[in-house]
Amino acid sequence: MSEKKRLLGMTLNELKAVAAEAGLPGFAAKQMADWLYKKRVSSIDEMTNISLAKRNWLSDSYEIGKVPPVDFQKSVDGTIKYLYPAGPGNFVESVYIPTSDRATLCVSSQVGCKMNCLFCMTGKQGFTKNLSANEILNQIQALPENDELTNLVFMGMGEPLDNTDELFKVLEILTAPYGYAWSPKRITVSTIGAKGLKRFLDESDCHLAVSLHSPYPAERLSLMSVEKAFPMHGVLDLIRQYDFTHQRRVSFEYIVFKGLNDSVQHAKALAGLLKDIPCRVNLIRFHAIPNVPLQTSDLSKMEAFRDILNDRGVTCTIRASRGEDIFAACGMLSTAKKEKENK
Ligand SMILES: C[S@@+](CC[C@H](N)C(=O)[O-])C[C@H]1O[C@@H](n2cnc3c(N)ncnc32)[C@H](O)[C@@H]1O
Ligand code: SF4
Repeated sequence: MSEKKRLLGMTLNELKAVAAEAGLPGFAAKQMADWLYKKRVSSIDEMTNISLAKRNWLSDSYEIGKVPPVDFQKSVDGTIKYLYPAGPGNFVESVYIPTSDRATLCVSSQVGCKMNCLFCMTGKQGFTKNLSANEILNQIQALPENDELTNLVFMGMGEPLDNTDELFKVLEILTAPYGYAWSPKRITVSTIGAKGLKRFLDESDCHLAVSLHSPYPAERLSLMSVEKAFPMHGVLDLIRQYDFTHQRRVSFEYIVFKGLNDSVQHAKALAGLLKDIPCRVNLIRFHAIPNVPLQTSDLSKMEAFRDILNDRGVTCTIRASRGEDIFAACGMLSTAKKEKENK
């Protein structure tokens, strides 16, 4: 394992510090950012507008830090799940989802997760570590389909707003003119409502998705222990303080569990809860995980649930399931890989 520091994932300010350390003029930081984020080079040698002597100096202590995926699974529908290394013995998953009009990457933010939601395979892994900005951005930059990407969702492994410092560096690099220069409208951060939510609402223009899964606090608590520390009513009150009537959007994720949260009463309560927030609700099929006795709801129940919300003025859609044959649940591939490595 290399001890060198990684340039990929550094913000312009961090690159300025590297340039100063190397005795390079300030504008060299911008040149490095160009090589990293526009030309997306794989080695410092390719940064040809930096002198050979300085490139050699840089190469002694730094590397680009672009690491290809170590494994992948391809679905019959074109969805590809990639497995990336994330430090010794650790792996994270990214899912590439091409459709007719866009190509979305679902990105991980942590190895494991502290939140331990009952239904989530990543939660079952426990928490190992926050991904660095390098390890988050690497999933995007080392993606074989990097050139095709139109959208990003932080809906892979981990809770992004429990890793806000590294997340924010990545969001800056993706949206800043010196970086990918993407519109924040192409990026959605999904959260269960962790401590970084206020900072995200204040400092970012990216879209927000909130994993709700029940309109009732006690029931939500039985699925998601975060309800204790960050109750959903507090999360919704915070969201109501921000403007989602223009470019920025908020959506709510709702996994529909058979016989648990799929009743008419639940649909009406959810519509009541969200009626004053301009939002969309995405109904998600549950992907079964080992040793959890929950089941996904029937399609007819989900359609009835959706119609109740739409009739009450809350836009609701059933999320198209992609990569069903390989998806199982996010966290499965990395868990299997980790178990294999440990043997
Ligand atoms: C893996 S989480 C990552 C982002 C963030 N931690 C969150 O929970 O919103 C992304 C989405 O996947 C959902 N999810 C987790 N386990 C699932 C499963 N087994 N089946 C379907 N969706 C699942 C979560 O509820 C969440 O809406
Ligand atoms: S659903 Fe999200 S917050 Fe909950 S355990 Fe999984 S990754 Fe963590």
